[in-house]
Amino acid sequence: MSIYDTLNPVQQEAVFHTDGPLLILAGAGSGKTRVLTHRIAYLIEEKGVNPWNIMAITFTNKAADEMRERVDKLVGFGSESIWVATFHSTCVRILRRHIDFLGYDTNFTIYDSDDQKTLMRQVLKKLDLDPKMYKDRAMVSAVSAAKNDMISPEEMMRRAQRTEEYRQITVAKIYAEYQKQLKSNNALDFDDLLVKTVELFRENGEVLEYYQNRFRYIMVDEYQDTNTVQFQFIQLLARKYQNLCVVGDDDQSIYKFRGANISNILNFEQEFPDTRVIKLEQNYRSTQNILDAANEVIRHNKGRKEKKLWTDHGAGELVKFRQFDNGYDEAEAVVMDVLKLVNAGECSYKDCAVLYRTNAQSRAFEEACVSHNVPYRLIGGVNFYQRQEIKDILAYLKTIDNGADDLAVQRILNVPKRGIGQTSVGRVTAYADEHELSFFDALQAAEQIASLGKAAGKIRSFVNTIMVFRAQADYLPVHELIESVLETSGYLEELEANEEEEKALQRRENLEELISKAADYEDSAEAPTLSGFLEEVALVADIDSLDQNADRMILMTLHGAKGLEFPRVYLCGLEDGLFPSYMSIESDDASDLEEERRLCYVGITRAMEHLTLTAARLRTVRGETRYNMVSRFLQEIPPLLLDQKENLTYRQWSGYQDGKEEKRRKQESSVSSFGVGKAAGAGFGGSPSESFGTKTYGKPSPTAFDLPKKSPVTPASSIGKTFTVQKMDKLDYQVGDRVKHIKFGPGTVERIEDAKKDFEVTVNFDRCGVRSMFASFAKLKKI
Ligand SMILES: Nc1ncnc2c1ncn2[C@@H]1O[C@H](COP(=O)(O)OP(=O)(O)OP(=O)(O)O)[C@@H](O)[C@H]1O
Ligand SMILES: [Mg+2]
Repeated sequence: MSIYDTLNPVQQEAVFHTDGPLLILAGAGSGKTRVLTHRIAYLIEEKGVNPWNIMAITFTNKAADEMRERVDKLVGFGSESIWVATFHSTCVRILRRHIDFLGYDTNFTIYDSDDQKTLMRQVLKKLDLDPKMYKDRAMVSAVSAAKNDMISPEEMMRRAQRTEEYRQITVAKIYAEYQKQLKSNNALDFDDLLVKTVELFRENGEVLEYYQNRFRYIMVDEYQDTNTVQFQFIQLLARKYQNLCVVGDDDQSIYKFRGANISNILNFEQEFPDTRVIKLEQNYRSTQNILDAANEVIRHNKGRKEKKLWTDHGAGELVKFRQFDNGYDEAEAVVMDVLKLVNAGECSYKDCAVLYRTNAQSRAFEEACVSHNVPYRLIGGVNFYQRQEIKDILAYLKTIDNGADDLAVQRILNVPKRGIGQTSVGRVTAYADEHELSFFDALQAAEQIASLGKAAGKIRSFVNTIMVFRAQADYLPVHELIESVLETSGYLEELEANEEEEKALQRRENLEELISKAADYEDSAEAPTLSGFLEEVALVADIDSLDQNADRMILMTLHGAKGLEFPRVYLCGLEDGLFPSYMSIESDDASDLEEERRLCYVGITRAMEHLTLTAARLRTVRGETRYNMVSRFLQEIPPLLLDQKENLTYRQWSGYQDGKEEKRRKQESSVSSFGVGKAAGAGFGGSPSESFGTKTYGKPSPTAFDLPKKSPVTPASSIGKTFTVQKMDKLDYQVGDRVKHIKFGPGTVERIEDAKKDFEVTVNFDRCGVRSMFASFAKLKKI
């Protein structure tokens, strides 16, 4: 039996159609991605295509890895030379070789969204604009939208002048200045990566032809979410050979806010006139009930291509629906449900995914996981690389690697504190502007800036420190360079002196994690370099840290869940105002609500066997507590598909502690528009009669929080590569001894445990009770 026999006839047709443009349009779980991987195998094995000539574009690095892995299993050899990557990393690789044609240096820096905002604030200041009128975030979005639509600053200015609107003209000026600054920092933002590649292709026929010849077979997954500039990129590359296969589902287009352009699907056939269109109709992922629920919801969108999707998996169990008093109860119940199922041996943690609309919702789930000791992995949220200490050290590395990145240099100039203030920074900046120097070059000329006075000496010593690191960078591997930076710069010392014990510990753990990431990079890269490491870091979206093999429950936003599948899905926060969002409900543009509905469709269709929908009656968003109706999307699912039918119940309400019960009770009764009988009934166990009021959830037990030894971000591979926590060979105190801690004062040692990397010591402090800590941090003194 060949691998192609595992495909249905329509999927086979798509796999065997190798030459000429091909558009596969099909609903969720119909095997689009599977077709792509088999198609790659077929090209290599049956058509003798050189793997080197194949390019597959995926939406995330994670998806790229997975695709490579799957292809690896299908083809015996050569899969490593297939170019499987995201749009962004593809463009970086191209630009690193050729961007000098556009007047940039090939060791350019990539700015993330935080850097963009910082730069934008500088631009607004330089143009003397009121930051209240021109908000940095809004301006970054405006620039990004323009770039995604391939509108240059000049073009934006022309359009603005035609409207004669002052604000639009100002925005165009901001855009132009922002680009100018990026260029003088030798930096590109994420959108630039694509824009500059397209520019390069357009301006340099030779480069374009080289890549056209190289990528004779191009495949794009999640095509519905490509934006204009991405479409241009593909279109240019595929123009010569026309061997382009794109797969997508218009019902899963969820990135309009990033410029995703649904007309790319419609334009495809115009752009490539001989396109073969294939539709897949059998869903292999979900049960019939789950699929029906998804279809019923998406049916409410107008102007979509009607699709038939069926499965032979059988009806499966009904979709569960539960409503809770508030977000904490919701999280608590979901986590308890998972725990119960895992303990009963019905599934493992990694089979369960909690999906939500906004990152802010993750906190309650995290807390519940922590307090019940449920291992979890949070995808999205505060990205590891967005953490302060990580950004600081990366800024050091960038400065060492490429002094042209002004933002990086400014970030660390006074970190740790060197007594160099904002006034000095302003003077150096002015000097840099005047002499058209980078900020770092101006620092090097500090002695010539008379106004600096004494600060010049401090700046000199900073520059010297960087120079020493630069020399080290020539012979030290990246992870050792990081260690050196931490120690020599005084960063670690300051961290310990200023931060609270627990915070410092957490930060050190994160830094350790960065060191292990660098070591991992060195192990896996062919020719590891500092620039290479920084590049990899810049491209890693958080979704990429999702390691399917680790047994942890998954917490992620709906956007992050695209393309993935899980046996059990909890789709949470199904409330009008949260999902769909207020913005989309109140928007004049009906398509905003439709985009939310597509997101709901994406969420439902991630589930293979079990789907649970949850909602809270009270939800606190950004400090404001609101009383929300059950999501209209939930109401679009026919009751017969839900386990609670018309008798949907929620927990009995027992009042509030703030004396506003009456008012809220009244509001509460208005929820019955959903046909919800206000019966008693409850959580997943369905135990009736439980009744309670709002709870205040304090910080979970300190040991669970304070001791991240089972930290979800520390992979086993980091053990042995650590340096910050140096295990003491022996402790000069033992259980029962009285010891003193610099912050917590005197206490009695209750327990000492060997925690591999370090000793974990539990002390009962006279002033603040029991705390556990790592011995090497705690620096306890016997008294
Ligand atoms: N012919 C088939 N036989 C058995 N299993 C299949 C077949 N086709 C697809 N599958 C399985 O169905 C599931 C969904 O497939 P896949 O992820 O490729 O769908 P998709 O169309 O890309 O979904 P999405 O729209 O969510 O990205 C996978 O587990 C896949 O292995
Ligand atoms: Mg897919």
